[in-house]
Amino acid sequence: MGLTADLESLGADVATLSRILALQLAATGSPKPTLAANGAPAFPLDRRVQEPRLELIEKATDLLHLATGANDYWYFQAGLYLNYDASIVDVLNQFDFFSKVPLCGSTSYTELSSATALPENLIVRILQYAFTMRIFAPEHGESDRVVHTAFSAHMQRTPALRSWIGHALEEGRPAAVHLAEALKEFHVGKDKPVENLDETPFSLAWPHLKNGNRATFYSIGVDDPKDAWRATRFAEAARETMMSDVEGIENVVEAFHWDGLGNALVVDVGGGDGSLAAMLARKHPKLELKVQDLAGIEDTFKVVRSSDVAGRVSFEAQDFFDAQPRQADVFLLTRVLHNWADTHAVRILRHLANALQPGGRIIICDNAIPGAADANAPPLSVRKGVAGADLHMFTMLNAKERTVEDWERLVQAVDRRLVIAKVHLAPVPGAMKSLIEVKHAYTQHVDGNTAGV
Ligand SMILES: C[S@@+](CC[C@H](N)C(=O)[O-])C[C@H]1O[C@@H](n2cnc3c(N)ncnc32)[C@H](O)[C@@H]1O
Repeated sequence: MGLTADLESLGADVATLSRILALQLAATGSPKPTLAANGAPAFPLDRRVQEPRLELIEKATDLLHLATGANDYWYFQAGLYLNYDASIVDVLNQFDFFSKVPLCGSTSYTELSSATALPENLIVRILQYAFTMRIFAPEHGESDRVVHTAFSAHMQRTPALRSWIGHALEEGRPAAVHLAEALKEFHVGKDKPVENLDETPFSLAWPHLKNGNRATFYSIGVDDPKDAWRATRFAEAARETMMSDVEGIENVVEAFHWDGLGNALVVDVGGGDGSLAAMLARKHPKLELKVQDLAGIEDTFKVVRSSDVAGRVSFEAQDFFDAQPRQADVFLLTRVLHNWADTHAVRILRHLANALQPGGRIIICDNAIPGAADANAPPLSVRKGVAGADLHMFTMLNAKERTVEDWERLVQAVDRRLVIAKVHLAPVPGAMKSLIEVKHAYTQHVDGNTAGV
């Protein structure tokens, strides 16, 4: 951001970048974005498209700020829109407006009123606000009929995103409202953030447990089985978004030279339903994969069990806070450690380090955000995505996203003989996940005698 940027030069940059983006979309055979219901929901994860796109978002954000002005920003944006952008998306999702409007055609306010059992007057007012967010639109020429935009239509087509929004706005948002209160109650006067799972904004938002203790995110559905659907919904959202371009996991995991391992055992720790393990098995026929997760997750593994790679991918109930029973060539941790503050993450990693084969690797797939002073800071929207994920981790779990330096410190805290062999930063701008290869600097286990290699 240039503090001296002015209206005309930003406007000119936006025009130039829009032209470059359109040319690159044409060159890569990708459709041009449109707000119409049939508009493509995402851009290809291709550097030629993502670079101008991300720069355009940054310039357009500054332009929007200049055109808004500080006073309107604080009065309208902060004072009203921050609340009601979230509330209206929550209402549209909870009342499932997305499925009640046809993808081709329109629906009247009266029909939406009977489909949701809400007064028509409220339907109109909810949609008037949603229209300003480009979520649904009034049908051309008619004032009482509604059509989809590309944004609302995408929600109808993507149940996993409805699950993600359900989690974000029904569990995440009430917790986020308690962020300042949690800072006052648990953090003021401390040298570093507290790490206890029951001293989070979430714990302040959620009712106390039956035994009177504060709730944790992990007690959802365990303390009161009536809430188990929430945990299931969250797991579904995490699972379905795994292979999405936003995360970019498939690309970055391939940055490691799996075929160089030969016949090897890879343990996917906290591997969930096994979809990543199955993908690796398909691409690398010499690998045997074991998916370890909590016993309750085994049911979600059934798709892999009846798949073409079932012979090489199996499930094992294993709590990663217990000693690791397998001696693996690679322990893979995808989107696991960002859920855990350092003290807990060190315990998880120490069990794995103790069980590594000589020459083995722990491979961490997670965000590796640049430090504040990093000159190669990624574009605004990527920084905001990671900063938002970081605050979500803090709000729900007292956990965090880590910089490359944080990862180095964490690995050193496990054992000084563990080192980061390589960091594969997200290969395409716009993707979030990086790959961190951790190895033993010595051939023996961390608890045994060591010999330098
Ligand atoms: C965010 S999910 C990531 C799942 C998968 N690796 C992915 O990227 O989609 C975190 C995983 O850690 C698992 N998990 C949580 N606590 C665990 C524990 N104590 N032992 C083993 N797995 C655990 C969860 O069940 C879940 O599958």
